[in-house]
Amino acid sequence: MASLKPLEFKWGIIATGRISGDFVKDLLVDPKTRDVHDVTHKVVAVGSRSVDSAHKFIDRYIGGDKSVNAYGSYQGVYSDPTVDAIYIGTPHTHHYENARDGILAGKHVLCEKPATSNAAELRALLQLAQEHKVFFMEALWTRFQPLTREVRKIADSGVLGEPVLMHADLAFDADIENLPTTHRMLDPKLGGGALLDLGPYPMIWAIVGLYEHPSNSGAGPSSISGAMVKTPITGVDSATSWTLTFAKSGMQAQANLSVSMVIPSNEPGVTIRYRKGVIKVASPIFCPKSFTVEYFDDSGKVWKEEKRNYEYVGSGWHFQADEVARCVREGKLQSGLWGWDKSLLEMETFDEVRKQGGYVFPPGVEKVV
Ligand SMILES: NC(=O)C1=CN([C@@H]2O[C@H](COP(=O)(O)OP(=O)(O)OC[C@H]3O[C@@H](n4cnc5c(N)ncnc54)[C@H](OP(=O)(O)O)[C@@H]3O)[C@@H](O)[C@H]2O)C=CC1
Ligand SMILES: O=C1OC[C@@H](O)[C@H](O)[C@H]1O
Repeated sequence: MASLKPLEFKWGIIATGRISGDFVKDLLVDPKTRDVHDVTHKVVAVGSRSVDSAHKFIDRYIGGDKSVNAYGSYQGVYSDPTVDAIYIGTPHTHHYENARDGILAGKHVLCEKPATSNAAELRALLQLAQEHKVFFMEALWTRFQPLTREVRKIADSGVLGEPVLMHADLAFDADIENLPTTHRMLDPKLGGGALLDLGPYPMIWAIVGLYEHPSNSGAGPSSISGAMVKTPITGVDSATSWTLTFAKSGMQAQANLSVSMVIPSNEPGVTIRYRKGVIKVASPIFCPKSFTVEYFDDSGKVWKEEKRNYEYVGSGWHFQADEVARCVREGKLQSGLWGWDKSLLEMETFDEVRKQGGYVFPPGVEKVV
């Protein structure tokens, strides 16, 4: 079989904060170390609100490479003809405008989670991506990691039967008492709180465990119910729990999901209970390194247990970059693994949980309502 010439995919980075640095470090890991031979990645442009930050970022993460274009605005990256796709690493409430501007300039987009502040903003972006024929994906990196793909394969094989009940939790102590109230985790103007920041991860596991399960036939949840604990510091949610019930399409299952930014993570982070067994995924659920499968005998006792461990060079953000490059090469506008329907389900769920929890963004935060 003729092998494809590796595609050198060219990235423009929007913002020079923490996650942009993590993502770029992974982009620069040799793809062959993860057995990827059809794509390579190159950063060709970095945009920041300050050109000095763009230069410092290039020095720190890209070895001071003088061929990388440094811009003191994001617009510089959108307009740069050498850029194939932009990666957006700004706070949540900026994603809509950054992605919109990138799409309008004809760039493919990988946008950090959560995709937007609300579902209406996301719908507007998806419409725009469709019109401009560009690829758009929320950077739900966990979905592309080898561990997640394997969990899905085992569930699909049918060996565990139908899923019935699952739990997924992501918590970490963000030391909120000592953060400035302008920090993105606390500031409602930046979409602060546990739900928008950490909620995408329990959601990805609910989507893999229940929504994507063959017995569900692609139906959304029949009900969503949630509750929030608000911190007196700024009024954003310090902890949120919500339940998704899937009972529309033959499936009869529930996902109980929780996030907190004041305590450490639970173990296991994800438990998916099937009629004939259980899958337990280790914390942290955004990048787990192991999972176990317990198989039940006819009396419901565990007769076999298997543990799988995962290791690779890099931190796990590169798998989503490979997906973007491959989708763009194939002319796709969305990924088959983390398609638009899944980001929409996530944002619609967050809208509903915020509504039930009484979390209203300050005026002007939501650009589309
Ligand atoms: N996938 C993952 O594992 C992770 C994803 N994230 C997501 O990435 C996004 C950014 O998070 P993180 O990198 O931690 O945030 P940071 O605060 O570290 O960085 C955000 C960057 O956005 C730019 N920016 C633009 N407007 C603003 C503004 N009004 N206030 C602050 N910064 C602004 C700044 O870059 P500049 O000055 O260069 O313009 C800033 O450095 C969030 O949406 C978060 O959910 C975060 C952590 C992990
Ligand atoms: O995406 C994320 O994953 C890890 C957390 O530490 C971080 O706050 C969040 O944005």
